[in-house]
Amino acid sequence: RDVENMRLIRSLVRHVKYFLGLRFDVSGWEHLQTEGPYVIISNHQSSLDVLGLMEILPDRCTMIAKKELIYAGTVGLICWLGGIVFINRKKPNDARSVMIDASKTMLDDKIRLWVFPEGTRNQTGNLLPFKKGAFHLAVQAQVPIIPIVFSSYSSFYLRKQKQFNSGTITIKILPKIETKGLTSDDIPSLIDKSFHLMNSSFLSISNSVPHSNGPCKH
Ligand SMILES: CCCCCCCC/C=C\CCCCCCCC(=O)SCCNC(=O)CCNC(=O)[C@H](O)C(C)(C)COP(=O)(O)OP(=O)(O)OC[C@H]1O[C@@H](n2cnc3c(N)ncnc32)[C@H](O)[C@@H]1OP(=O)(O)O
Ligand SMILES: CCCCCCCCCCCCCC(=O)OC[C@@H](O)COP(=O)(O)O
Repeated sequence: RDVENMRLIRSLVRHVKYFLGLRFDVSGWEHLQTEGPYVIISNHQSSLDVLGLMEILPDRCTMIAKKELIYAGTVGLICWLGGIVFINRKKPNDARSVMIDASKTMLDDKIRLWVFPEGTRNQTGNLLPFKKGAFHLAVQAQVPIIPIVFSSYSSFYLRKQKQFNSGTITIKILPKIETKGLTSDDIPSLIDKSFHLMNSSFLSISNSVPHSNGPCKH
């Protein structure tokens, strides 16, 4: 169990896109060129997010995930080996204390953490209101937040209709938001700012891309 295992996991998962006929169009790489620990926040539409995540995952970065994933067979084992921090969403007090510990570990071990602040998968067409843990994490560790947005999958993937076509996913890495000097009092405004930045990026990249490249052959 070590965050360094994410290098191997990343290189393996990066091949999956070819089987699914998916392409990634990434902008803002320069914003990930930040030294030391930081918190990445991104929107969460489905398990497909793992592909986009692995496409751009920086070194020494692991994720916060719901603890149910440990029981998901091989995927659970891979998550465990990659040092994923598991939280129990049914016990918010426990989840909070795990995240408070994580704010120390990330500094001690120079680890970056990826959090899905919506807290659950969402395909409603707008982002869900953000949970607060990711922002407490960044403020407690006094590290920057890097917001990342994945464009809507709705043009090629309709879960209810069981439709899956090939397509292009736009990933936009936004400039980092500094938290140096902020305290817990600043968290509501930090959340507000992050939410509006990400939601407007989400809407703009989701409308502007012509997605479906035709039906997938598989
Ligand atoms: C061929 C195939 C190969 C396959 C290979 C596969 C490889 C796979 C590898 C890798 C895959 C990785 C995949 C990962 C994907 C995982 C995705 C998920 O699981 S998403 C679900 C879990 N994520 C979250 O839920 C977000 C984090 N959640 C939070 O941050 C929440 O805030 C949480 C749980 C900590 C608490 O949630 P609350 O429901 O209680 O709501 P709140 O409003 O946020 O907080 C309530 C009060 O607690 C305070 N609070 C929250 N966090 C705090 C903290 N850290 N310190 C102090 N106070 C805190 C807040 O300020 C608030 O208080 P006031 O209202 O302000 O008075
Ligand atoms: C359609 C083929 C997909 C191929 C993708 C291969 C990678 C699979 C890795 C699975 C990791 C799943 C992580 C995930 O997305 O968990 C769901 C929770 O976060 C949110 O849970 P919920 O919506 O609150 O139940």
